[in-house]
Amino acid sequence: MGTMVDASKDNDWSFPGDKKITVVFVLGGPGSGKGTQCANIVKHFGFTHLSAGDLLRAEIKSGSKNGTMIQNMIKEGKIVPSEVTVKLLQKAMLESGNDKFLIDGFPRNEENRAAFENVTKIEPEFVLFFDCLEEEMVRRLLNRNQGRDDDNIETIRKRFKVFVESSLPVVEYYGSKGKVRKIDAAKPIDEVFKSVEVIFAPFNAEAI
Ligand SMILES: Nc1ncnc2c1ncn2[C@@H]1O[C@H](COP(=O)(O)OP(=O)(O)O)[C@@H](O)[C@H]1O
Ligand SMILES: Nc1ccn([C@@H]2O[C@H](COP(=O)(O)OP(=O)(O)O)[C@@H](O)[C@H]2O)c(=O)n1
Ligand SMILES: [Mg+2]
Repeated sequence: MGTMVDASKDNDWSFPGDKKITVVFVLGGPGSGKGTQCANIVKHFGFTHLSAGDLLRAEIKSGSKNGTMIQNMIKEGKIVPSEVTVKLLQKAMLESGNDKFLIDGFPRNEENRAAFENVTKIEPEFVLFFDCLEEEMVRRLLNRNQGRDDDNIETIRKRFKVFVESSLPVVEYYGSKGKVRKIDAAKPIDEVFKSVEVIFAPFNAEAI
């Protein structure tokens, strides 16, 4: 086996050389600004940004056997089975060659959380949580203009329901472990980043 990694096998996954891996989960409602702020964090703090939603959309485009299933679930605002998403994340982590990751839009439910933990044995350093009023998030999604199938008011309503029922409990779980760093995400982009920077400052100090 050596350093070869078979991502299809549970409970037998580690980085070559057993590097210390730093993972930050980036959570928040649809439109709270996760992707926008992750792009900024990457520029300043040397993390690799992995958006679970982007990986799933790429999987649809690649013509994978799961493509139609993923497409239908995204259109309905439902959460794709963890088996699929965790595999995509593992593959992207290994291919990046980095050891610091922002995992955006994941874990979105208890099943996501448990599957990632069981397979990778990685505990997040902390959870960056973008807190924003639903009204503002809806406004942003309706103006996002990325041609996404799920940025229509009907699907947006379904995504918010899933967020409240399935994703917020995951934030609460990490909150009970003292791992949530909550950000007021309703402010303008540069102001939100000022709050984010404070939280990531220790990672710059490490690099010096
Ligand atoms: N703080 C902000 N204020 C206003 N608009 C924002 C802010 N952050 C992001 N946006 C815009 O809102 C939309 C959703 O942002 P995005 O980063 O894609 O959110 P998420 O990944 O959480 O769904 C995008 O069009 C983005 O440009
Ligand atoms: N962990 C995840 C993340 C996203 N998804 C799917 O992908 C959709 C879009 O996720 P996203 O993170 O790109 O959406 P935003 O919160 O960025 O608007 C979700 O509504 C789910 O259907 C999923 O099934 N599991
Ligand atoms: Mg996003």
